[in-house]
Order: sequence, then C-alpha cells, then structure tokens
Amino acid sequence: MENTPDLYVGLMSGTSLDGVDAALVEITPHTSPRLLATHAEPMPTALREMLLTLCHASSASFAELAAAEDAFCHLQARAVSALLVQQGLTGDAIAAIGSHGQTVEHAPNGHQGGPAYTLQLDNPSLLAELTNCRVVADFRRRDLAAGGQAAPLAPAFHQALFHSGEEERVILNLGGFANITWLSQDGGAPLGFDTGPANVLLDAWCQHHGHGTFDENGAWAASGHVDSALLTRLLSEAFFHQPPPRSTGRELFHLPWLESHLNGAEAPADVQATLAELTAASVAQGIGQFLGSRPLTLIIGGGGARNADLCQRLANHLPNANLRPASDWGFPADWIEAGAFAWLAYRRLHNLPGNLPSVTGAKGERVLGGIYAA
Ligand SMILES: Nc1ncnc2c1ncn2[C@@H]1O[C@H](COP(=O)(O)OP(=O)(O)OP(=O)(O)O)[C@@H](O)[C@H]1O
Ligand SMILES: CC(=O)N[C@H]1[C@@H]2OC[C@@H](O2)[C@@H](O)[C@@H]1O[C@H](C)C(=O)O
Repeated sequence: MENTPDLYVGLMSGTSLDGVDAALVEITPHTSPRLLATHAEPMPTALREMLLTLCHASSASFAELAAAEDAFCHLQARAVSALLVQQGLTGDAIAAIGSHGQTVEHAPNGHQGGPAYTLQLDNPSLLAELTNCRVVADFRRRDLAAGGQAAPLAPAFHQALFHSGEEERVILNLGGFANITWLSQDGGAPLGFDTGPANVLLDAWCQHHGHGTFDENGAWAASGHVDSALLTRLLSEAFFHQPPPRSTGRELFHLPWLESHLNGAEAPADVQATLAELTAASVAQGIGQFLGSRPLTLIIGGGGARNADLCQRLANHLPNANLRPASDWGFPADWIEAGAFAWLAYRRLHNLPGNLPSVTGAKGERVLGGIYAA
C-alpha cells in the first residue's frame, strides 16, 4: 500500500464502559507513532446499562445484541466524526480506522469445557458506511485461533513506542483491568499479561454505595483501612497464581465475586481501601515475577493513572520504580490504548504481525484483523 496516507484513527472502548476514545495517530515505517489529536465520546447511560447487562448475561436475544451493537457503532461514528471535524479532515485523509469493539465476554480458555472465545460487539461494515473510512476490526480472534489468549494486545505497541536500549521498562495499564508489559533493554521478546482488576471493582463498589461512578482521586479508598484478612481472601483467587499467558475480564471479577468474600461486618470505606490495595498488590506481584526488586522505569497508562491513592499504593509496593508519565513519549496516559488500535490497523494494512506470541501464548506471529473497504 505505497500511497496510503499516514493517518490512522484508533478507537477503544474498554472494560470500564465510560466511553469511546478516538486517537488520531501518524504512523510511518521509520518513525515512532505520533499522537496528533484526541476525542472522547462519553457512553450514554442507557447504552452503558445495555452493555453491562450483556456482560453479565447467561442468555441474550439476537435483537438485544443487534440493538447494543448498532448503538455502539453509532457512538463510535460520532467519536470519529468529532475528531475529524476538530482537525478539518474528511474520511479520505485516513488510511484506516482501527476499531477494537466492545468486549462483552472473554473466555480464552473456553467456558465449562466449550471452545475458547472472545466476543467484541462491533459492526465494521456499518462504521465504514457511516464514516467513509476504511475500517480494520476483529483484532483478537486470529490470535485466539492460533492458540493465544487474544489479550493483552497492547504490549506490541508498547514495544514500538517505549522500548529503550538503556533501561528496563514496565508499562502498566490501569483500566477496568490491569495489564503489564516488560521491555528488557536487550530487545528480547517482551513479556506481559493481565494482572487482574484495576478499577472495575473500585468502580462497582463505589456505585453500589452511591459514591458516584468512580472514586475520584481514590479519596474514598484513602479514608479507609486495609482489611488484611479480606485482602488475603481476595488474593487467594486462582487467577492471581496462574502463570502467564493469562488474561481476564468481567466474567470473573464482578460485584458478586467481591461479595462472596465479605462477611458483612466490613465498613464500606475499608472494603474500598482493600480493593485499591488488591490492585496494587497484584500488579506488584506481577512485576516482581519479571524483575524481582531490580530498578525499573514504570510508565502508567489508563484512567487509574489519575488515582493518586492507587499510585501511592503502587509506589509503596515498588520502591525501586521510577515513575515516568507516558506523556514524555507524546502519549498521555488516557490515549495509549486507542493509539494501540491505530497502530494495529497500520500493521494490518501493511500485512505485518500484530500479536506477540511471548505475551499471548499463540503458536506464532499473526497478521491481526479484517479489512472493510471505505
Ligand atoms: N480522576 C480519577 N480518579 C480516580 N479514578 C479515575 C480517575 N479518572 C479515571 N479513573 C478510573 O479510570 C477508569 C477508566 O479507565 P480507562 O478508560 O483506562 O479504562 P478502560 O480503557 O475502559 O479499561 P480497560 O483498559 O480494562 O479496557 C474509570 O472507570 C475510573 O475508575
Ligand atoms: C478481552 C479484552 O478486551 N481485554 C482488555 C481488558 O482491558 C485491559 C486488559 O483487559 C487487556 O487484556 C485488554 O485490553 C487491552 C487493550 C489489550 O488487549 O492490551
């Protein structure tokens, strides 16, 4: 594709269901991806509720799935349109949109003996129609077909953006879930995996107690005390002890999972503090597997980077970590994942692999995603 433009739009709507992030990224073969512009389109409450219901559904009608997918696709199209209008661009300036879709279920090891699957609601045909852009979508399932976990996928982008020959770096995403990528300075294959929940339980507990959709700055968690017996019970979950490759989602970590570990006598603020500590402890445990207590540069992405209490807990667990903001590389914390899907679209158009078998456990490198013409 010699004459394709260098501009890509990455679309990400993550497990927090807070909205669609759209990132305009310039990508060329010999330079680092450059973030040019961003737009966040908030998730309407009705759509959020529809998607949450599907995330926890043991059954759903085709009509419900279609309605959610259609509304989600129109939301994505509004995000793209706002981004392009803001930049004075039209669809033909864009080489491709990379669309992640909305994960509603992730079962890379199968469910009750059934086949492995990962399900993202997405309608790339409709998105191409609504935006007049070429769309690349369905990034996860090829990795799954090759025996991988289909997640996390961002580590390959982390390598492209953050690798250094001078120091070891860990990139931590604190979204609904947390995932880490370890980049050694010798350029060896990156390692990475989901460490467990980041904000998903903090958000759910907050909402359950009428404290808003999330714990602003971690203030509520900071007002409580960690219940060490509860923390031990939560950390006994098998997922935290599985060797990589591993990935997880809302199927395992949800409010009823938390409630099944409570004795009912805990003060709500203490539960919030314990959940924040669970995130920090499970991330630190994951990083410790790679690095022991060696010094490292830690780059934090995702909405949790704005939670001062959570970041302080991480710093307490990782005294040898030098925290650097992702914005030092031109990608503020909130835009790394959307940037990753712009980059993955670029990789697809150029028939380059998008997965890292060292992370997902796939049999080999694979070109990820399907192309939908403008
Ligand atoms: N100021 C803040 N204080 C505390 N927490 C915050 C703040 N801003 C964002 N968050 C947290 O970040 C979450 C959103 O993070 P993000 O958008 O990275 O998640 P996501 O991309 O949906 O998830 P994932 O990476 O798992 O797919 C919110 O739900 C909230 O918990
Ligand atoms: C199945 C799925 O959507 N997983 C998400 C989720 O959110 C964070 C973590 O769990 C990560 O594994 C992944 O997203 C990012 C973009 C990834 O694939 O790297």
